[in-house]
Amino acid sequence: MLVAGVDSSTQGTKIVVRRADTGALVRRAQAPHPDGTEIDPEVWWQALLDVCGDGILEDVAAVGVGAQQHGMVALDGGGEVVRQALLWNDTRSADAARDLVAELGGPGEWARAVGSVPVASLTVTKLRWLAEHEPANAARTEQVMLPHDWLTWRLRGGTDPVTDRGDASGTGYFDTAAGTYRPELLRMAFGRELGLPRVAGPAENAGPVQVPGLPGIGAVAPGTGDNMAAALGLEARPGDVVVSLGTSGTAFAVSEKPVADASGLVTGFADATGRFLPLVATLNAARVLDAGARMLGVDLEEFGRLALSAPPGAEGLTLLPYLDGERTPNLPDATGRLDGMTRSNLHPAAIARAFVEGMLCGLADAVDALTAQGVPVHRVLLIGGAARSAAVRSIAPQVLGRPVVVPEPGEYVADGAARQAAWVLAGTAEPPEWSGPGDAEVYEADPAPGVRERYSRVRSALV
Ligand SMILES: Nc1ncnc2c1ncn2[C@@H]1O[C@H](COP(=O)(O)OP(=O)(O)O)[C@@H](O)[C@H]1O
Ligand SMILES: O=C(CO)[C@@H](O)[C@H](O)COP(=O)(O)O
Repeated sequence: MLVAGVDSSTQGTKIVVRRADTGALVRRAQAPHPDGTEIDPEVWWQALLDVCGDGILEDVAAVGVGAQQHGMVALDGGGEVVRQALLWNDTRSADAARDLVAELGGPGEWARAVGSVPVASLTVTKLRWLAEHEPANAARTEQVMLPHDWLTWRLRGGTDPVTDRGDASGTGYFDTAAGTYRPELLRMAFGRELGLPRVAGPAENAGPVQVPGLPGIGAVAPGTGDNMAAALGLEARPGDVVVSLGTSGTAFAVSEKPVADASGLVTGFADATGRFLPLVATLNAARVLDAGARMLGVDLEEFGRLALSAPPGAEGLTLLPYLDGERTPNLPDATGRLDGMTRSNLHPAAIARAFVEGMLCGLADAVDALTAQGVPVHRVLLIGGAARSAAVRSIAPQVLGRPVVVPEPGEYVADGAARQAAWVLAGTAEPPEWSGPGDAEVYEADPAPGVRERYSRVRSALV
């Protein structure tokens, strides 16, 4: 029996088809998404239909969707999309976040109420922005969904929307510890209540696929957010800290207990199995390297070679990588800066090294924020598009100050969604045991002296 898992992430849609019993890979495909921080959800749907072409779903018995978290898909009473979805990396709702934090009585009240302190990424702030800035669109809005909710709903023919507690925990109107919506917080943000998807159980069959042209697959899994799906795909266990270098940089861990960090650095998410997923997210990861390579006029491979040809510490250059603003630390209007320039270090190799080190410093701070909340770190796993870079893999242990385990490059979000689909078919208490991620390589290195200290000094000028 076969299962399919979809990852509808910021930069693209990927699908894997795997055997339900062993998890062996059978087929895969992908399609790109356009750049931007708002997008017509129809673009995701067309990308999903694209990757489902060429008979990829043949003999598939269940499908699950993992997708980028937090995006606001506003729908009218007839289920039509009201405006482009505002994505997790759209910072226009930063003022709304500040207002909402104050209105509830400060960050501690939010951490107690839902497990997270709102920043511009969280859906609740986007709803406030909509109410304040687009009253006509707000007036038309009758229900709100997350990207994975909407795609799952479309796959099921547009009936009875469902979500899961993992993705719901990133909205800002869902109490992670209790596992229930807080509709009064949504009302506080938007001015009135909205229809929300029902929170399905972690291995519930949400119903069959009902899309003309696609096979009538009997089971659609509840789906989840992309980070929760990655945890499921990696078969992460307490003690594993996953550092994902995709469009976002994230550091997260499966935890038996919820985390409620009033400093706002750690967002207290739920996972896709009934446990918790404390997570720190940055807005600047793989695309910092894309931008650096573009600036130097080289491809990513050459960029990595350049970075490795410079010594640790980049000859004194320090990059603050806030090219898209920043979420952690909460500096939505920040821009990047390159500090420590001299006539001798302004050359491509040192610049490339500073870009890699600067990006990784943001993630090293993220791991520290998790440990400050009592999250144990027995090993660090490195995944996401930028983990394909040899330079990133070798420099990561120098900046993180720990050995780094790099599983075989793969689509772990799509894998997690496929494993959730297999769980629906199995009907067991825990997800099926698969053979796990492919061969992992361990990278070890001495910490690069002074790199994080310089980064923190340069950053303190902004915070
Ligand atoms: N070999 C590589 N070296 C550095 N970056 C890479 C490499 N391969 C892919 N990437 C980067 O990974 C990013 C996409 O990662 P991915 O995890 O798929 O993102 P997302 O899930 O956010 O859509 C792109 O910015 C791409 O440039
Ligand atoms: O906002 C977060 C997590 O809170 C992001 O991690 C998004 O879920 C987008 O993920 P990628 O497209 O970078 O995988």
